[in-house]
Amino acid sequence: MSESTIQIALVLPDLLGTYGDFGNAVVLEKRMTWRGIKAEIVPINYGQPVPDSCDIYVVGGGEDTAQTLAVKHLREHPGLQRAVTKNAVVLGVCAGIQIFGESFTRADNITHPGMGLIDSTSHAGGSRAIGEVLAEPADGLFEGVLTGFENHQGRTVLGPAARPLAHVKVGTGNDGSVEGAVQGRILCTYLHGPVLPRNPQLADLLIEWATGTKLAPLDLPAVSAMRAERVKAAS
Ligand SMILES: NC(=O)CC[C@H](N)C(=O)O
Repeated sequence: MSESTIQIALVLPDLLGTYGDFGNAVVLEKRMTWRGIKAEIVPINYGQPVPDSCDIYVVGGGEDTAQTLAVKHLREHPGLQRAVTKNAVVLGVCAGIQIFGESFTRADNITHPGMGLIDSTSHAGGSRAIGEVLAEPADGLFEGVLTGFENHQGRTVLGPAARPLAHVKVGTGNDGSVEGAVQGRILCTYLHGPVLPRNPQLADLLIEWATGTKLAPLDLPAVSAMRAERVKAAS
């Protein structure tokens, strides 16, 4: 591959891939390829070093034990943290938002250090948040309602350096009020589905950050129909 190929690191899919979140990497790769932008997915499995040279890093959801193993590995091999200092684009989903923060306290009441990438802490809520979510974009960050599926016990509190991705209309998100986080070029959400097939506007935002290019819209009727169906199901 040439140097101009956008590399999408699929981070620990063997630990953080329970909910099909690898689909986020596939969507990024496809939406770039369809527009003539060269892109490739670089899977990084548990036990492998984490490169700091990729353009986009995609981290998915997982159970408490898996995410604890994952954060230990990512702290021992801090390639993603180095990449952030070089302006890499990062998507973190569910366990992702929790391990990117300063710390997370699991349902067993044990607190683990996070990666310190975003100004947040997470703790276990009294109940699991499960179901469809609808949220309105915060600060006009992207177009169109955010749709997805959540399944998590953790709740996340943002500090002043992180801002919400969206405002919850249906479901729980971080805390029943706001959903996700944005800090620099790190974008986090609690939403599966996976989130990028459901929300192509979010995929294009990440691609625009990574390429520095304003993208022309891609009209995919099957995606619009799926979004409409999911939004209706949640309403
Ligand atoms: N879906 C997930 O990634 C779950 C994250 C975390 N283990 C929780 O339950 O809160």
